[in-house]
Amino acid sequence: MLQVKDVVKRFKSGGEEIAAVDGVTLEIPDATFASIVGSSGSGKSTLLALMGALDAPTSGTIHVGGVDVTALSPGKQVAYRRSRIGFVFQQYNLVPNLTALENVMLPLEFDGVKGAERKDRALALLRQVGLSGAKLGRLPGKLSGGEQQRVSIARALANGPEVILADEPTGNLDSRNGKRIVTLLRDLVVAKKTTVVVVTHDRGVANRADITFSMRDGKIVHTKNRGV
Ligand SMILES: Nc1ncnc2c1ncn2[C@@H]1O[C@H](COP(=O)(O)OP(=O)(O)OP(=O)(O)O)[C@@H](O)[C@H]1O
Repeated sequence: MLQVKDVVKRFKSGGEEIAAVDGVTLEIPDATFASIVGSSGSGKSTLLALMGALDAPTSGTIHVGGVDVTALSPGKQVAYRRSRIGFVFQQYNLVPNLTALENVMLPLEFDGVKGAERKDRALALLRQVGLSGAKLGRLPGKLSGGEQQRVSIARALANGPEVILADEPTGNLDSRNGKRIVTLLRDLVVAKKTTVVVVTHDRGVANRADITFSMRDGKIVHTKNRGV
């Protein structure tokens, strides 16, 4: 269970203070595909970053599997992110001087997976997102946005995370590859009991979620539960 309780995140910019997340309370059961929708600037990415302990809330608590991630020491937060969370960032955040294949092998290396197995597993993950052949040997800068997005999704899956937090995972994909990614994420929810939280502008993605939270001005203004 992912539980967000009374969470507020304020940013100061240019002497002004804004509440990017303004008192959000929500629950996402295990093995759920959840989506967060809302207009630009409504606080979706900020909320996702808080769920992944990439940033600390101004107030409120976030529990993942019963652990208050906002109360962990910085060192424990790193360990939490590395072992339990798979991130798909809007800007991909791939390592620019590593090839597509090496980017996916990296978290496996951190996890102590040995050479040959590491490569096999990374290749299998990349195949799952529809990438193979010469593109795997290219640096991120030599791949299209959609290809980089798929590498970042393969990387997020590498450690078999309990929770996947994905910011616009289909934002740069054509409809065929977008559908492939959503199907892949849905399959993980069913087969591996992974919890997937997707920030999206894509109605097709939101419609396939078990729960959809709509945000406006930092608040959840509507929750649609498709009865999981
Ligand atoms: N580090 C920051 N410093 C100052 N303001 C910030 C910071 N990060 C986000 N904001 C502000 O917080 C609000 C919410 O931003 P956020 O990125 O969470 O929105 P979003 O719904 O994800 O938008 P988009 O759909 O455009 O990605 C915006 O007004 C944004 O300008």
